[in-house]
Amino acid sequence: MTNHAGFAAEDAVTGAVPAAAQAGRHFSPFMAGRRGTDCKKAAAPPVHVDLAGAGVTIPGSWLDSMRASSPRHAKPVVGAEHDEWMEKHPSALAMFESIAAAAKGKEIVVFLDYDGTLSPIVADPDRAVMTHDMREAVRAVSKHFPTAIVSGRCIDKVFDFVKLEELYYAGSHGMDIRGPTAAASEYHHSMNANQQGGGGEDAVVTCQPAAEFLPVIDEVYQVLKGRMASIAGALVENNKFCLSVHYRCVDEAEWGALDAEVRAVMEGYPDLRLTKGRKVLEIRPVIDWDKGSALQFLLKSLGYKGRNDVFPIYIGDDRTDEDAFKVLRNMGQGIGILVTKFPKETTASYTLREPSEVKEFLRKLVKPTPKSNETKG
Ligand SMILES: O=P(O)(O)OC[C@H]1O[C@H](O[C@H]2O[C@H](CO)[C@@H](O)[C@H](O)[C@H]2O)[C@H](O)[C@@H](O)[C@@H]1O
Repeated sequence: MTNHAGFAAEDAVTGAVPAAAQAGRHFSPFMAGRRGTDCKKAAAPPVHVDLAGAGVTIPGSWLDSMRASSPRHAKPVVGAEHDEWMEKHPSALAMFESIAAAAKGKEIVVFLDYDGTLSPIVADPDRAVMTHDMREAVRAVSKHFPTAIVSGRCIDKVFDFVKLEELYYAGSHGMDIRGPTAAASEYHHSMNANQQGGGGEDAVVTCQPAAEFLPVIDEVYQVLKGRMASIAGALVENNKFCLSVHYRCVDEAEWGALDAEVRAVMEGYPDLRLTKGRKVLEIRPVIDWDKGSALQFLLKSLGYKGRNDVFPIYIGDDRTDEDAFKVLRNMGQGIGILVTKFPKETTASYTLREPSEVKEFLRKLVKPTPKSNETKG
């Protein structure tokens, strides 16, 4: 079995060196020409947050969790512990034949997270492009199976990256669902459109369970942009029904201040909650809806509710994807695949190490399997 490295490099950025080691470029949403790919400690005045005055307490677990993915603090999982984890969550490539056997006679539905799954993690969220080959692999899969992108990003942004009209998109962590705008497969016609909210003219299915939160999300976006202006490297991303506060490019010494600022703002908005992704704090409405709900909604919309001949495959790399893995685990149908190079707590059954392995897995899904009993004549 491959001997992977430990947690230490979990959030290492593809093609970028660690922030502290870089020079020459700045990463700040408030500087003209921000579009650099790499992070750098920008020379900004230190942020002083009067925690007592703001009435904010930072639960140790939050800051600890922010630090947990930092190379400086992470504890590598190696040796027997690592091997044990890999036995519980084997490679989906190595186990492909048994996955194919489990899916035999069932209708596969594919759910794909975007960042860290179809595109490598990079310092600048606006540059998280997917490769042409990956796009072609996803396109090929969507020709055979209903395929959905399930992302924390807003739909428009993730569509700009993926550029495939034939897919379903669940943006804003599943709070904005849209069916394909092109009738690319026979499946699209069999949809039992369970419609909520609005949608594009050609959209088959739409769902926006957090529509009423749009004004408050916009308001908090403006407030947070202002608050983050003094924290070098911080970036607030508007994902329509949720917000992301990125700290990948913030000096670790400032993480506590950033966390406190975000929490101070949140205190005024009890209808919003905070979750954590990969070097990002995510703000979203307090509604009972997540990527797992989106997966259930799409399965139902596709007419698979209550059927046992469906085999959903969900591939994702982030904590928010765990909600979908849990749904599959509870359904006892299909599989969750976590994209990770390192052992992590997960409900997923299988793993893939990185987007290039995701691509390989997707290609295998549509490749005709050679007949195992065939003898050479
Ligand atoms: O559900 P996802 O599609 O995985 O979206 C989750 C977040 O992904 C993006 O942030 C992450 O990727 C960035 C680009 O590689 C990286 O710079 C950042 O540190 C990661 O957290 C996206 O920008 C967020 O808005 C999403 O919430």
